[in-house]
Amino acid sequence: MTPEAVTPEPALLEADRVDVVRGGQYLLRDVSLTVRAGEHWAVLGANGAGKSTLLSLLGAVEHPTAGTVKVLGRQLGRVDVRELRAHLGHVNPRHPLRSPLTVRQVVLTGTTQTIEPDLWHRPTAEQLDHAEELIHTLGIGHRAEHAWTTLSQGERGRVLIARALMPEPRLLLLDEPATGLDLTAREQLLESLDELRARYPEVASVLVTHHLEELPGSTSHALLLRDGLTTAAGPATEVLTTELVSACFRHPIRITHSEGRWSARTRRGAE
Ligand SMILES: Nc1ncnc2c1ncn2[C@@H]1O[C@H](COP(=O)(O)OP(=O)(O)OP(=O)(O)O)[C@@H](O)[C@H]1O
Repeated sequence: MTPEAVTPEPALLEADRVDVVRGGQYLLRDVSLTVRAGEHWAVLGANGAGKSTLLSLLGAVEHPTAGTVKVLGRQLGRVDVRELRAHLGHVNPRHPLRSPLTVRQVVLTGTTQTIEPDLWHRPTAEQLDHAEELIHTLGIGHRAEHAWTTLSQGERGRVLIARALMPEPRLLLLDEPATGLDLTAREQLLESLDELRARYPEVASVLVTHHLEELPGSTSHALLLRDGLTTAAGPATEVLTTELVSACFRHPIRITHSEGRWSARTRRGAE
């Protein structure tokens, strides 16, 4: 080994030449993706491109029709997926909670991975401290005693990220976390994600979105999907380009990257 050789970070997710076929239709075809510790991937594509299908494989919710998926080193199909899911932070913006639990209580349900509090489980002092730390990191300390039912959508999004981080997952999966947020709420959410990534540098994440404006500045890599196929994948600055994003969305788009953030608009005269 040469002195300059650097050992790569361990792969937390490895999808290798994955197909997903449902109802005789390819939802994903020959998709490969490796996510290492500290990497923050964005998965982008138009409606129906297969983004949520890919995230459900990575979250051990669905199995591939062909190819292999290894999550935290364990291959789907050969492992108890419930046990595996306990080590993943999966943020579902459609969290089905209806009861007026407080923010703190909702965050603590992350330890048991239940929607309602598990009455048989008393949180330990460490878990209570960890919940406080996450609540503050996500900027919702002033809402800790407020009921879930009274929170805005943006506040709920941040509560769900704190909840997902309770079991100290090495991998955070985020499905369109900024959808439906107003400008301030979106910016606060993205800022929280940047802070979180700085605070827990060993955690990796995969974030699905349609919109480049919804990418945190800490996004390190991107994968572009079109009709279930990967059109580009790699470091964000190489993939989120005018040419590659236009090809992915089949639309002449101009991409700008300024102060660490991306934006997209139609290229005038090129339609
Ligand atoms: N169980 C299923 N059987 C057949 N087709 C399905 C099934 N689930 C999803 N699809 C189709 O697969 C395609 C990919 O769906 P998916 O939800 O992964 O796309 P997406 O990129 O997340 O879309 P969106 O941006 O609209 O959320 C869509 O055309 C969808 O209608």
